[in-house]
Amino acid sequence: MGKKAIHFGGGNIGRGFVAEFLHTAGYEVVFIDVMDNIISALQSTKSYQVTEVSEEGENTKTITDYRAINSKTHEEDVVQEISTADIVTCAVGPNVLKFIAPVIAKGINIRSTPKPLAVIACENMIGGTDTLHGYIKDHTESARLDSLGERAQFANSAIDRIVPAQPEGSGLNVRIEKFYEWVVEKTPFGEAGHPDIPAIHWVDDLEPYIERKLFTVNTSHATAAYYGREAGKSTIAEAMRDPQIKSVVRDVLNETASLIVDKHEISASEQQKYVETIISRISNPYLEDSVERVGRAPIRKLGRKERFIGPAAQLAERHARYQALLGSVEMALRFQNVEGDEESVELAKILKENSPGDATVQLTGLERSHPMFQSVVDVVYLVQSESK
Ligand SMILES: NC(=O)c1ccc[n+]([C@@H]2O[C@H](COP(=O)([O-])OP(=O)(O)OC[C@H]3O[C@@H](n4cnc5c(N)ncnc54)[C@H](O)[C@@H]3O)[C@@H](O)[C@H]2O)c1
Ligand SMILES: O=P(O)(O)OC[C@@H](O)[C@@H](O)[C@H](O)[C@H](O)CO
Repeated sequence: MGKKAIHFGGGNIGRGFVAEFLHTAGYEVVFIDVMDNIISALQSTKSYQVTEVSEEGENTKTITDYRAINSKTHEEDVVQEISTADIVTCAVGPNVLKFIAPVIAKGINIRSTPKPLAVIACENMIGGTDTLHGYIKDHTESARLDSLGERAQFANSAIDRIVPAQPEGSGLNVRIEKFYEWVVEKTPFGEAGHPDIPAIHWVDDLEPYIERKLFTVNTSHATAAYYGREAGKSTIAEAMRDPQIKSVVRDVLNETASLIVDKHEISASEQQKYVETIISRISNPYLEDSVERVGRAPIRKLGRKERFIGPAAQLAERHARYQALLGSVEMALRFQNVEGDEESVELAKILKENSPGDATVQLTGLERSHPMFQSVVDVVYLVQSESK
């Protein structure tokens, strides 16, 4: 029997990245989603196209050998597929991990194949697979917890490829950037070895990779999105063409670079090279990436380990500069009541109903005793005062 991958989330990164590389590695991919239109499109087609767009032109790959199941209506089918799969991946968004965990736990529970299932969450977050693992444990009977590791192995990952929302009428086809990076921990797989997926860069310690990625790519991307939206820009490329916004993005990246270089075995020149690549990637005029997509879910993005507070808090603890990051926090706080973004509505409500200190705790999870707490409270207060 061939290799089988179950992938949760048939969205942009699911179709345009994870499935592409699983397909290239020889896996049959079974997409799991809850959106009827995605599922029926995947069920009624035999292929879709992933097109890389860059200044060198376009390169199209055809993805085949997939199936699709709606977990909302066919949960038992999903359980059965997981029980015989080689790997489970997901790209559903950090807030959705808790909803996919119960069905994964059920599938793992009835496995009888000798090789454990490999589980790799492909979300923009630190410890994404650990979080999913925690929820899966919550849905595993206590008597089966000790042996869970014999049935499934869990590895964290860092995933990088810009996949904008796709233009209307694209169907399943995805237009994406050429660059990609997929880094996964190899230690959880022990002596039996990790899955054979050539696109993955396997490492012993993921922390430098995920922090470098989140605190460079996503910090700069979100900064451009929030400043860009305030300045009336509609895409990230448009925001990055504004010299003032570009200069703010550089300031923010200087701060996060100082943390990355100080904390990890990454030299200043290597980080500088990485920064230049990222600036050029997010400025890519061939990608129509909206400020609303990149700014989506502002409460998640303001979280304690996330792209702004995460590096700023660590810089504050090292008595280093984090002023530019505070500016991004301020702009993120202004991402309120954006159409289609529930968190932006919730953000407005939290800011309206709470004192600056309470709102800071609720939004960022920062400890009141933290050295940067008061400076965030000041920014929260400033944004709250504007809406009064
Ligand atoms: N788009 C990018 O550039 C990019 C790059 C790297 C990482 N990521 C990360 O990948 C994840 C997904 O992002 P995206 O841009 O593909 O978003 P998306 O909205 O395009 O895709 C998410 C998919 O998950 C599905 N989904 C929601 N709830 C589900 C459930 N309970 N079960 C199964 N499927 C469910 C949605 O219907 C949707 O199809 C996020 O964590 C994001 O941060 C995105
Ligand atoms: O997916 P989010 O909401 O965490 O962040 C939005 C973008 O910054 C993100 O999707 C990037 O395009 C991606 O992380 C690039 O690898």
